[in-house]
Amino acid sequence: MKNELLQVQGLGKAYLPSKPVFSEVSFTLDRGEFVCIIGHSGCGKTTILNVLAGLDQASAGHVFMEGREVVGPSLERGVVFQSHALMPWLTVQQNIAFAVKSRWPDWRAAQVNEHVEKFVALVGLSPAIDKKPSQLSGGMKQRVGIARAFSIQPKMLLLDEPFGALDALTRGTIQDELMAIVRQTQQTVFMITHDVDEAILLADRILLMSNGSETAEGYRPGGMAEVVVNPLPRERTRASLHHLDGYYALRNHIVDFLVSRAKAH
Ligand SMILES: Nc1ncnc2c1ncn2[C@@H]1O[C@H](COP(=O)(O)OP(=O)(O)OP(=O)(O)O)[C@@H](O)[C@H]1O
Repeated sequence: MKNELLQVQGLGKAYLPSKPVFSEVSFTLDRGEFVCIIGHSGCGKTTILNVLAGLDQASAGHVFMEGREVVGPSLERGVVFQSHALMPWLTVQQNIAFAVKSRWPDWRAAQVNEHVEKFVALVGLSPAIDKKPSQLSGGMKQRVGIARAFSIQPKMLLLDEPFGALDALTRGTIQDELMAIVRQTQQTVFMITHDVDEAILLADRILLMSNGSETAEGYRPGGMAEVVVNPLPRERTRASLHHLDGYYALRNHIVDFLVSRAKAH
């Protein structure tokens, strides 16, 4: 109980009052935990992440972080979107320094620089520190977004399909990097992904969401169908994943959910 960072209670969102996208979504996040959420397009994953970030309001329910209700955005929660959202006129250094100065307005320039350099090095981008986003590849831009989010040392990191636009090779490398940084910093992470293997590699728990659907009894909102605890050893790597006992059972369980249960017609 004392290790809980975030509590989500009875969350619901309705754009049309008669057809809530989802309802009664409840879960908790422990400090240092990595949780992935999986579900088909439109079930409401991004909406939930935006509510956790304080960027959107739920129609029902509450989110508490350390016992205080989330009512707006905060530097305690870092967000990384699929479209890295860097400021194009600023260099890598300046993009990250901007966030660091917002977080610690009293820091002197040398302190800001040192901090920025540390996080740029963490994602392997030191040689590109003075480049602008237009001079970087998609993978590099996404690394800058990740470095920026980590640099403000938020209590929680919210990632919305951060690798969705990347090719498989780059994606794999950055997954490994992200996992190493998360283990090193003991960061709490909530991440949306469509990739079952990505969830199995990264997450301690995987939240499975179902879509809203029309049934014989009428419309049924989507919601949290199941919470799957990842039984694989935490020190896993991409290369070893499919050799681990329990990997195929876990993978099949999630894929079966997505194929036959997530979108009940
Ligand atoms: N501003 C809005 N007005 C009306 N409907 C909206 C609005 N924003 C989202 N929706 C609807 O709410 C549902 C959930 O959207 P959301 O983006 O949260 O889903 P998602 O699970 O993240 O989907 P994806 O995996 O495609 O990103 C979708 O059906 C979407 O069309």
